[in-house]
Amino acid sequence: MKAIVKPAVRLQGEINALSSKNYTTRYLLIGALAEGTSLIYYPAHSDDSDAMRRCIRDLGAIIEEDDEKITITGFGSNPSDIKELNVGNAGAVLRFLMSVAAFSPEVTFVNTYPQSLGKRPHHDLIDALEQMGVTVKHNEGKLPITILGGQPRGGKITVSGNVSSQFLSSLLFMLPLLDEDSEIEVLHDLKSKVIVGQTLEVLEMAGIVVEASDDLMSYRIKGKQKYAPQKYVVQGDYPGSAAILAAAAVTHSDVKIFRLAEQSKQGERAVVDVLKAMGVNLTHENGIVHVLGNQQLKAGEFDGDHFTDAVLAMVAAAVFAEGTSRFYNVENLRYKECDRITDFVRELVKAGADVEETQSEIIVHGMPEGVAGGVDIDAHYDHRVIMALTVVGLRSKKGLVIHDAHHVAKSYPQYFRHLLALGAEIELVED
Ligand SMILES: O=C(O)C1=C[C@@H](OP(=O)(O)O)[C@@H](O)[C@H](O)C1
Ligand SMILES: C=C(OP(=O)(O)O)C(=O)O
Repeated sequence: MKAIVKPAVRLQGEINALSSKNYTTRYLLIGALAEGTSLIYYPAHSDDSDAMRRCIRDLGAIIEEDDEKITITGFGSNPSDIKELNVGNAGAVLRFLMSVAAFSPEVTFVNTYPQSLGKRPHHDLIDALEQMGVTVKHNEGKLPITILGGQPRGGKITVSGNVSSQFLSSLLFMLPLLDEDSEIEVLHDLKSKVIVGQTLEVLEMAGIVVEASDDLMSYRIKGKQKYAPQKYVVQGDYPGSAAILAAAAVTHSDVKIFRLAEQSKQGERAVVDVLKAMGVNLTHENGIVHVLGNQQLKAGEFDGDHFTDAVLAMVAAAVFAEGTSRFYNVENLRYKECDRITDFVRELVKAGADVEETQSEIIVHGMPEGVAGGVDIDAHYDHRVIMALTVVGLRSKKGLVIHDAHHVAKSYPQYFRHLLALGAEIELVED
């Protein structure tokens, strides 16, 4: 599908935030790792959350769903003896389930997105699993990956946090189910550290005890724990909503998004402060973010690692700010659905923006007068590139044509529908 994005005159209206992708994947997982029946209210429906549903069902979870909730009866540490799993393009789903697969004799994760997830590295988790006596066959740390598990053992485990926090989260979910006690030491830096807080939060909700150091670099985990079946309520999703907020910020607008909890542990909650720092007229009260956009933005300097999945949307806003913005500490964006620095900067420059990259930064020389547009954009299989370039298109002189825009469904299938409801002019055309 291609999205033909026309310049926007004004955005106005109210929408309900989509449900959080990262909480949905986590609640589904801990529901699967529990032995009783859990309830998950308002789960996300997107390619990634569907991938988690499909895979845990294949692994033996019993799932029923109505309009409001999922009822899930888990398999604990005894998954079915399934030979193959297809996680689609979902990095977190792959990485979380690689550890769970260690409870099965042999599971192969197939490579259905060779140009996206197929290029992403998983060595750091493979190393950690090997320390636990698990044999892993892989293609230089990439898919396809076969886990030859059976009897993983706990103990002292090290894992690098340089590339992704998902490796650490994966171990934190699985280690409590082992017979032995474990200790994890995180080596190097820990990127996307805030999201580990979401992992610890949901573990606690399921009655799992993990002792974490204040800097989140070391952990003690008792073995023989059990996940308690629980009732979970999925909150609104900040990373996806960040793109709508950016769209409202760069246009004349009066937009409200509901269901965005002020106290959320989602790092991307920071976008409210980022946009405020950029001078956007915005309030956040009672779970409602209200933007009154007037196209006046000013540049800023931001540590993007605090809001990793919303960096692209904030860069899109900065494209129209007065002055030069710098998003630093974002090197791990290179290991996502595409290289979110080089590939993204290339598309922004095509659209007429003045943007540069270094190994770990995106630098934006703002153009308050708007960009030219009038070009075709390659989505690079990346939902966040699609959302961010749509924001740029709305404030361009000639619009943008975004190819392969259906990949937006990885996290936010209703993204274009939401923008249309706010008055954006976007034509969706089958290729
Ligand atoms: O734990 C998670 O659910 C996620 C962690 C982050 O990845 P990294 O830790 O690789 O930055 C984030 O980008 C991803 O969308 C979801
Ligand atoms: C990077 C993302 O997801 P994942 O790593 O789970 O593929 C994302 O949602 O932006």
